[in-house]
Amino acid sequence: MKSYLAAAIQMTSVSNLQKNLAQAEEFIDLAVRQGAELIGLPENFAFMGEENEKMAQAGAIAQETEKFLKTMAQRFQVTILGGGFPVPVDETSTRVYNTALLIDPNGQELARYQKVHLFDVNVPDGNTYRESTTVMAGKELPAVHYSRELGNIALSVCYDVRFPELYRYMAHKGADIIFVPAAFTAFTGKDHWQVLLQARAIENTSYVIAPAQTGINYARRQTHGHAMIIDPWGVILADAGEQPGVAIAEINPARLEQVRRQMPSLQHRVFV
Ligand SMILES: O=C(O)CNC(=O)[C@H](CS)NC(=O)CCC(=O)C(=O)O
Repeated sequence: MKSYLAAAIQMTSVSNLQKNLAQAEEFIDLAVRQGAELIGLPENFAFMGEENEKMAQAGAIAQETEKFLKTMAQRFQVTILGGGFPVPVDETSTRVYNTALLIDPNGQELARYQKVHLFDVNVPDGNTYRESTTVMAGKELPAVHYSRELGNIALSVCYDVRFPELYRYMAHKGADIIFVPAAFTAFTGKDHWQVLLQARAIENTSYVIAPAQTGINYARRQTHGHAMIIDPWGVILADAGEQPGVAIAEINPARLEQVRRQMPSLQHRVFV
């Protein structure tokens, strides 16, 4: 594994696929110009809007988004994580998988993950979320992609971050870098987002890369922002704040090794 720069992109995606992909392209370009080789896009980067609008376009969103990720990875010669976009379960189904896709610089698919934990929550700010009305829950544990160059990369999406057993599994499988692309609500995010991400980094002595949605996306939906990259000690290396932009930081195998030597908690596990 080498030292390199990673980027967590922060966007305000809206209910317009072309507009979102254009914004994503701008930020990928910006991240590449700053030297990033591994780049993550947030959950719902391709489309964020009313569920019925999303479902009406799901087939097109899935197709164009996958093509977009492959084109970007090849054009810029980087590895890209597309952090959660709708992919129809099958041709006849009325539901989608909330899918995260990792693409290499040749445009090849390295890993695919279907969000397991769906956000069916009445948030105390008055917003009601029922992700399961349109999304089919994935049934597989998260994918870990083994890379000698970039380190072992594991995928998760948003609400998953509240389920530590998922991340323990990734650690058990040898993960070095954990992606948590998200569209966290502003209300839960202000108290939980950073704490949960730091906990996942610290307890698994792994890097956490968390691309995020920010601002007002549509109607009353406001997202928290603070896309960030956290090191295996839990130190926040970069935080995108509240405006759309890019958080960039170094992924360093020597740091990973050092932290795992200083805090060998993964070796002291008793139950999992
Ligand atoms: O509904 C939208 O338009 C955007 N949100 C999403 O797509 C997803 C599923 S509803 N959001 C989350 O998982 C938020 C989790 C979260 O905020 C928490 O765990 O606190």
